Amino acid sequence: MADGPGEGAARTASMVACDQNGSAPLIWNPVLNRGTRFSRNERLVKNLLGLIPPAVESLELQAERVMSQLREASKDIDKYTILNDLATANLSLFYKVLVDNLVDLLPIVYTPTVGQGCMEYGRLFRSPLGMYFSGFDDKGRFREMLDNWYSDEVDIIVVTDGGRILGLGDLGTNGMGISVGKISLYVAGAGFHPERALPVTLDCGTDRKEMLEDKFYLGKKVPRLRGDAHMEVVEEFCLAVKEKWPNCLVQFEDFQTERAFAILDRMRDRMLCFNDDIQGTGAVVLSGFINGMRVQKTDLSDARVVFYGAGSSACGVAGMIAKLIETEAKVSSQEAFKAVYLVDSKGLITNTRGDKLAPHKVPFARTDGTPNMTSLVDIIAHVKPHALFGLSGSGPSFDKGVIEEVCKYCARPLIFPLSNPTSKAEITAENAIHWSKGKAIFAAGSPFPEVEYEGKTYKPGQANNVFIFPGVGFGAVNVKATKVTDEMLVAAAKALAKSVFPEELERGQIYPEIQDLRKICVKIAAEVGKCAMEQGVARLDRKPFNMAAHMLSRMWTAGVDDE
Ligand SMILES: NC(=O)C1=CN([C@@H]2O[C@H](COP(=O)(O)OP(=O)(O)OC[C@H]3O[C@@H](n4cnc5c(N)ncnc54)[C@H](O)[C@@H]3O)[C@@H](O)[C@H]2O)C=CC1
Ligand SMILES: CC(=O)C(=O)O
Ligand SMILES: [Mg+2]
Repeated sequence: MADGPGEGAARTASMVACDQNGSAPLIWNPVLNRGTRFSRNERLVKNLLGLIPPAVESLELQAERVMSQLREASKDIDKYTILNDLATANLSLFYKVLVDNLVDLLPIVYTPTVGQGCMEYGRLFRSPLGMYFSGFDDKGRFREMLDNWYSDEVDIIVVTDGGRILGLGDLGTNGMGISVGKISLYVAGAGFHPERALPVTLDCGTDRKEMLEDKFYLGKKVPRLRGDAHMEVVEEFCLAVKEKWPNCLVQFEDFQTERAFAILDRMRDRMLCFNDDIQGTGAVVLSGFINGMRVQKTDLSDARVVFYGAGSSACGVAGMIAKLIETEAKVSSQEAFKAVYLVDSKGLITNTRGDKLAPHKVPFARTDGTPNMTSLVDIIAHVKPHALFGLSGSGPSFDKGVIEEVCKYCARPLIFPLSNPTSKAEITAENAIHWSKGKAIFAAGSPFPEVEYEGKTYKPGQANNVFIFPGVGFGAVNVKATKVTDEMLVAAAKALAKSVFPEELERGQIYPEIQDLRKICVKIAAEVGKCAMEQGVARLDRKPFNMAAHMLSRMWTAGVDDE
């Protein structure tokens, strides 16, 4: 591939450096700025003398300073602001700090703090970190607007319209915080070049009263676009990207469920794209399910799962689990779908409930005479599930009665409160472990601290699509895939499942450690790349001899690839 992320980025960066004012742009360009890391010689050659304090520092020392500033900040939201400021000034340093301290900083740049960052986006705003497209004022101009972005090439875009940010609802343009957070994990996790990674918000209005009344709100204060009017905006954006950057992958993020399915249906065969909430979450939970069933020694043909919540994420996961059961337990699709029970705000979803079901729920409606039930305890008593997944965004809702009921029928049930941020999780790790008397295999969307129970320490897993999207994106882009297929997502889920060691599984740990994200991304990207090649959706001339080495060699690392 002649024009891979690494080579292109270096070329583009040097073009950005050649600004009309000679030396000054270098320290104002976050991709090229190295601050006190510029050597004396570089300062001379690049006309930077006097623009930087005299000391010449290593990247490590610069990072140590940032970490000391972060330690002194008492609130997480202040740390979030410090990191965002750093990202607008010096991306190498930002990523050095983030990658080396991922366990401590993931909860800041991502869930839960990014949730607060989005809620308060207008108040906290200092400088933009991505692109904004107004579905009202900019229509018809999206393609030319992409030319305003400072780099020539872009490999990865995360786009939201802020319709449903985490479990926090419609946040309108404030949703930019989530695009920025996910992009930073594409770079930190998979090694996309930061200059070729673009966070985007489509301003499609908001129905949230708080935003409409907030003087600092940064979007247009009008009601949200719906139906065709909304689709036109998304489609114009997607086609503009495809025209300007044909190899770029677009990740759809946190659209409202009905829009999320409609957009994916419309775009998935026309460009390289996927929906993170439907497919990324599907893959990450599928991986935990595969490992969880192994730990339980449950045969896939016997497995039963209850989903609390039936939106984009729950239906995405349920569909992938049903497909796995169909293919691996060799049962009919109809039988496989019977293994998943979905509960929404009106109770268990059946075809006799008497309401008109949204299209995404229809395949999951019970058609086997299962009684209509609204109490979660009753549903669990009826289903006797091996796994209980929360994707309701409703906050604490798995009480002691629920957990005790699950434990009556399963020796090691999977209890996954997957809703984000932490305040929206269906149960805490502490309650899940205590109420299940240590039996629960626990993983959550947001990080939870370790739990002590009867002299034993339990380490909560993180079942978050962050384990999936960076590797899927990197794998797809680096074999020049034309689309993201279901099979590529299953390959990603299996690679993630395999990355957990047998002794960890033995301890009930079914997800890997977040500090291993880069290594995991290499494995996922390799499997996704191989799958794309096998399916004939990759445009590489030749299959790399060693796909993992191919991926690894293209990953950007701060302090290494910017020397
Ligand atoms: N862990 C992860 O990686 C991911 C987590 N999520 C989380 O999943 C949650 C839901 O996202 P979507 O599916 O897109 O949202 P959604 O709003 O479309 O779906 C929520 C579903 O929960 C149901 N629900 C709400 N309150 C309920 C209650 N009290 N009892 C029973 N059902 C109830 C609704 O009827 C709806 O079916 C969010 O909190 C989001 O943060 C989403 C994607 C990835
Ligand atoms: C993690 C994620 O994508 C969500 O909570 O929406
Ligand atoms: Mg999301």
